[in-house]
Amino acid sequence: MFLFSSFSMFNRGCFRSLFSFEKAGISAEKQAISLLSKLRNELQTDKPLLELMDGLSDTESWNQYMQRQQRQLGDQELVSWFKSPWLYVECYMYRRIQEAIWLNPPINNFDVFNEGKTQSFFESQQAVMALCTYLGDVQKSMEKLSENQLSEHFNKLLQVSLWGNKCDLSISAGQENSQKASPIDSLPSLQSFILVNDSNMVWLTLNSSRRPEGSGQKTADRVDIVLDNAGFELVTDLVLADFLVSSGLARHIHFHGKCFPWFVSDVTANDFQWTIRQTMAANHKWMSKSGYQWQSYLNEGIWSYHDHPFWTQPHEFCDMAADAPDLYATLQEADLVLFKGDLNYRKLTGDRAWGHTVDFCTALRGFEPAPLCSLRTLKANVQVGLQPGQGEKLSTQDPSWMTNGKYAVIQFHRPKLE
Ligand SMILES: O=P(O)(O)OC[C@H]1O[C@](O)(CO)[C@@H](O)[C@@H]1O
Ligand SMILES: [Mn+2]
Repeated sequence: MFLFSSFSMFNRGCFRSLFSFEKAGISAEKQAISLLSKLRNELQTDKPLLELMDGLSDTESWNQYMQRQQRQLGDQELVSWFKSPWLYVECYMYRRIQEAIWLNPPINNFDVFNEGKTQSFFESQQAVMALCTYLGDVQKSMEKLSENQLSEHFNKLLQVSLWGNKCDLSISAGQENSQKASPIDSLPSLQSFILVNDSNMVWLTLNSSRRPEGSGQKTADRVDIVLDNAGFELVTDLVLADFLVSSGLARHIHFHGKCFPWFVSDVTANDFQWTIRQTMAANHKWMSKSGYQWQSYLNEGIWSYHDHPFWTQPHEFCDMAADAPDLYATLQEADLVLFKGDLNYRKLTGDRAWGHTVDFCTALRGFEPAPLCSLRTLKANVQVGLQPGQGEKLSTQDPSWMTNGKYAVIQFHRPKLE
């Protein structure tokens, strides 16, 4: 169902935006649209998946992954839309959309989801202003804050970043999904919807990162944030990252985004830069101040943006060490890795039908490059690390608790060998 709604949303946005191109692009547009219609038909009629033909740097790896899926399925039937794991085919759909666009210059760099992402940012302006004002107030008094006050602000901004994940566009099939209320004021009423809250472990990790014995240094050298959605969620991540740096809890932040438009609203390099430019240009003192601060963090190398093709592949993260060892090694350098959002949670846990009381650590199946924390609102049928009876109780109270985006987790794991 999600595949269909995402796809028709995409088509609406795509038709509208593509036709604003110059005449030279018209045949490219028609060609891209015909590839997309073909894709939709393949999907709706459970056709076998096709190898990618676009010769991009990740094409071979996608085609190999399809063979891997085929080996798992056996010789009796072909890998197809309804017979293969949802995680795989859903990722494959976004890669095929990319292929349809990429094969058709001059529109080959067109972001078919751009309109929805920018709209979600603009519709959240009030909330963004409230959040930047809160950050400005905290920063004004930063020097005087006690340890407890600092940890309170940290918890609030971590939770704002958590709930920012409610605002993705794929769950709403691209319909309006922005943040209207003041994000800080909303937190108390959301508290009881956090099913697992390991934020104290995150706090302890930041305060006791791999600093040399006896150095007295209290700063994590590097926090990595594996981003999810553009729009309001990205702003909440930037605000959290700003707080980590300006409070001295972290020295460097590495942001990880996507190489091409992905799951409708995920952050690309273009979205990242655009969001900071828009924040700088805002006609609001605290918002624009934040934007300038973020740009200067980037200029000074305190913040950096990275995209690795692995993030736009279908692999579960337990495959990362073998299939993207360079990325795994990069994450190993971090003192803490924050994974934003639902899709990252599905990849962390392999999107399996785990029992709800299975340990988060078990579900990670050896993926432990560094202390890590998932900040995720629940939108898919996988949830581990709950208390005995907690899942059953939720199923009685709210049968769609795993997919309606009302619940969330802050789930932490520390590597055993640290
Ligand atoms: O942006 P997020 O939080 O990763 O959510 C994306 C989720 O949306 C869906 O596409 C639909 O709910 C899920 O398949 C996916 O996990
Ligand atoms: Mn997303």
